[in-house]
Amino acid sequence: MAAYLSRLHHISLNVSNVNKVAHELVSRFQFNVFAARLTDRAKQLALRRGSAVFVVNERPNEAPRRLNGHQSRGWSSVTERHRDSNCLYGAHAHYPVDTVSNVCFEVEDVQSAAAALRDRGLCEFLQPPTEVCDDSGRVTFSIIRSPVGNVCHTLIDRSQYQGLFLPGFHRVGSDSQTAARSQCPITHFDHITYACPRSSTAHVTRWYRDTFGFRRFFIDRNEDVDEGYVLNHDGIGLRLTAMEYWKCSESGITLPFKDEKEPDCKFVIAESLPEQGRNQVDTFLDQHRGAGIQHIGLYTEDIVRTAQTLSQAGVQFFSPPPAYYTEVGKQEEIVAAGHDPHTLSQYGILLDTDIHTDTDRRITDGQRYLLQVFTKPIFGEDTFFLELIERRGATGFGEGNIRALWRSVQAYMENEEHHETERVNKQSTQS
Ligand SMILES: O=C(O)C(=O)Cc1ccc(O)cc1
Ligand SMILES: [Fe+2]
Repeated sequence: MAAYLSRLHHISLNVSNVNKVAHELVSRFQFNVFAARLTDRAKQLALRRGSAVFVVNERPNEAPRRLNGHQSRGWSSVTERHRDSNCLYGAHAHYPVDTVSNVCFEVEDVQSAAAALRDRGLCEFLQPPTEVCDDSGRVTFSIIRSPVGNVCHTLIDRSQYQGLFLPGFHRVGSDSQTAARSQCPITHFDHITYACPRSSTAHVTRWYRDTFGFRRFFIDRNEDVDEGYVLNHDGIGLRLTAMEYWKCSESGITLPFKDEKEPDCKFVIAESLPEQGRNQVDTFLDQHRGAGIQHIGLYTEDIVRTAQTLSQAGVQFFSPPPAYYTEVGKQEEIVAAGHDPHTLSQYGILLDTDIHTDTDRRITDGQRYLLQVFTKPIFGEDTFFLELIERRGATGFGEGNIRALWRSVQAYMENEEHHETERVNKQSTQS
């Protein structure tokens, strides 16, 4: 049996400069640092906005060292190894660039989830079930490797924990979310998009189905079950395949029945198709040195206001060509949805009307739409970025938005690569 997930708990970033990345998330993206774990070997900061929680870890520049027996107060029944871990609740993996390394899920029972996965031989364990305690209670966690590049999943049971976040972390700051809430109503993680090498999608979807009971989410009603949603013309070479799962209740019911449970964060697999030339998925795979998390969609209840606030704080967004907002049809679509084309164009926000389908892919009722915008990359490389998404009834990803998002990123990447080639050429002529 698969290990069913209660909900997404946090997403970890492993970076070389924690303060820099945390500062960016606080000063620009309006996250609050609310908990920290600082020892002489570890720097881990937890930040949140709504229920979206990032843990930013200092990534090791070397393989894990032998431990030096450092003592922190308030710890009990935890082995020396974990007390001193430089990345508690995450894997110690050395990685050459800043990266999103772990998607941590809450489960009801780590021991039985791990036993089920081990019995089926489905996954590689980086950490067997392990208990960690402090004065506020205990948690059990285990870490498994995902089939996507360096991404791992920590499974955690914190039902016996009354503290603020996790054992080992202490409270930081006042964590007042209310002041900024109206200006930046980001509530949760909407989806996580993986960049994957060619022909790897089927393996990834199968793994998530067998491991966590994920189901396919059809992006398009004409989408082929095996092929996914393929865009392979006009310069776009992309295969998208989406999956979803349902939050399990805390009542002990472990089977996700779709109609009774709330869907949680979706997972999207982006695979590049070669026929249209090099593209943004290839750029990610090169610069990230392998498959991984390309972007995360942050759900907001008001994308215009959020984009305004973030833009004033210095966040840069990708924009589609200006003609996007004056196209016949698009303008009417924007106005009909109650938005102003000029305002959306200021921040590069895209609007798409979604044709809603049920599980049998029959069209159901009504005009539902979604609004999206991509930020420029967050780390030093052209790898990870964030997205803002506001859904008005639309649960999927609109074709028009995917095309426009793709083009807005593509123009930037090609420009960057052009500058890089020029720089290298100049260097080689000078030397
Ligand atoms: O539309 C979305 O938000 C997606 O997540 C789909 C997507 C995936 C990868 C890209 O490089 C561009 C768009
Ligand atoms: Fe996205």
